[in-house]
Amino acid sequence: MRLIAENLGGERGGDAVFSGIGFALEECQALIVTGPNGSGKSTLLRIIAGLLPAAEGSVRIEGVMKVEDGGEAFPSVASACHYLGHQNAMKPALSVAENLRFWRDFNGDGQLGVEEALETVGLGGIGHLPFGYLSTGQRRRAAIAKLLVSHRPLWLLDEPTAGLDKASEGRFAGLMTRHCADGGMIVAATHLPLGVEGMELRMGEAG
Ligand SMILES: Nc1ncnc2c1ncn2[C@@H]1O[C@H](COP(=O)(O)OP(=O)(O)OP(=O)(O)O)[C@@H](O)[C@H]1O
Repeated sequence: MRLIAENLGGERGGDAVFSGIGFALEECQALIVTGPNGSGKSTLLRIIAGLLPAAEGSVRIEGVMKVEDGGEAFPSVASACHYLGHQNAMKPALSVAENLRFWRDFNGDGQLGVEEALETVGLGGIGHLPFGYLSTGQRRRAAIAKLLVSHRPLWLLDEPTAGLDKASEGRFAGLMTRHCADGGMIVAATHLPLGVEGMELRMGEAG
């Protein structure tokens, strides 16, 4: 399976933000998107996720994902991806575990169960708390647990380590590396080193 972007252009509020972006990402690969504030990193991720239309060009999935007994098809980028944006996309009044169960059901069962995923991000034992009670870093860690309970090979990550402490950053680097080793793909926008190997896409200066 490959993620192919050809001649992608993005605009916001009618103004062009970038143009001519192209890449091909294979299974097991990561693409690290860097660039100054306003250069269009979030816009690019949102276009890939299908949350914004491309102003020009296209992005698509080709082929099937290799699995032990053959191949698994993901008919669209939207069906293959899990988008982790600046917002964590969790309901504050629901418990952490309820939020994760929602995403697990929505995205298809991932490799880990809810409790196991919470243990993995260092939040074991707090699944019963309302998400709204968590600290900023704990919220981000719970959002990362969302990736682990979901069956989505393409992780689209916008500043994924914002708010994380050093130990959590290191733990997340290991999770990203393992996801790629298992055949997954990652497109991550960041200002900080993520501790995962990948190709770099540098977006230009804004405006
Ligand atoms: N809804 C919107 N309407 C109009 N312009 C917008 C909108 N959202 C973003 N923009 C503009 O689009 C440009 C690209 O924004 P984007 O968030 O993609 O940049 P970024 O590279 O992710 O920035 P940062 O590093 O600050 O997160 C910016 O100039 C921003 O002001």
